[in-house]
Amino acid sequence: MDVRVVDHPLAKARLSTMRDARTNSAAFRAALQELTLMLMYEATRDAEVAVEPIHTPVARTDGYRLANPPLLVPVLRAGLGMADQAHRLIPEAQMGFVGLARDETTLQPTPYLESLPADLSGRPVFVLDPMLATGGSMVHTIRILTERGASDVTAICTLAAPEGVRKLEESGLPVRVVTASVDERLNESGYIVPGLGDAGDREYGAV
Ligand SMILES: O=P(O)(O)OC[C@H]1O[C@H](OP(=O)(O)OP(=O)(O)O)[C@H](O)[C@@H]1O
Ligand SMILES: O=c1cc[nH]c(=O)[nH]1
Ligand SMILES: [Mg+2]
Repeated sequence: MDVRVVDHPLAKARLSTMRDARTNSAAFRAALQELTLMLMYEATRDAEVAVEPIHTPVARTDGYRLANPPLLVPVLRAGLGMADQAHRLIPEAQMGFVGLARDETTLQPTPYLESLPADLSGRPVFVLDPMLATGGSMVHTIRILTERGASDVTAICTLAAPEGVRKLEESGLPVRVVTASVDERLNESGYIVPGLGDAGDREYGAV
């Protein structure tokens, strides 16, 4: 499985702002949006382009656009903080939604929302979730997508744990990961260490 770690200095700086326990919700959301821009930029580096002639005020030249606009899938709640920024970067993308809450005792994802196109065959899909921890939520989401025919899935995660990366790899699902960091480990409560805490709570407040 392809795991791309975006370690650009600006990505590291935004991630540090998100990690810092002193960062308030507004600054956390702003840093997440800026980091999402960088991760999406890197994740679309090899996207297929269509070429068509355009006219500048001076001459005719080749113009480019995405040949196959993707589906963006934020995983609620925390992934919602990445959705607008990714959509601004790819305005022609469609958006679907998955809602999951991890049971903090069993660490299993509990689904509560699924709003996706029925047929995803031939369509690139970008799943937006800041956190890949045990990997349970991401595996659940990608299974839903592959059941609809998706075969080209990219997980955009600001942070990943080695355990989650391993679980995705062992799942055999057609996915690659783009992240700003693969951290050290999970702690006994299933939180990424050093991590940044609960991403959804830091964006929107504790539930
Ligand atoms: O890899 P996993 O162990 O499954 O954990 C990762 C999941 O946990 C967080 O969501 P959470 O369940 O806290 O929901 P929230 O976004 O509403 O806070 C995060 O945004 C992922 O979806
Ligand atoms: O560290 C973690 C693990 C799961 N979900 C989070 O929001 N943070
Ligand atoms: Mg949460």
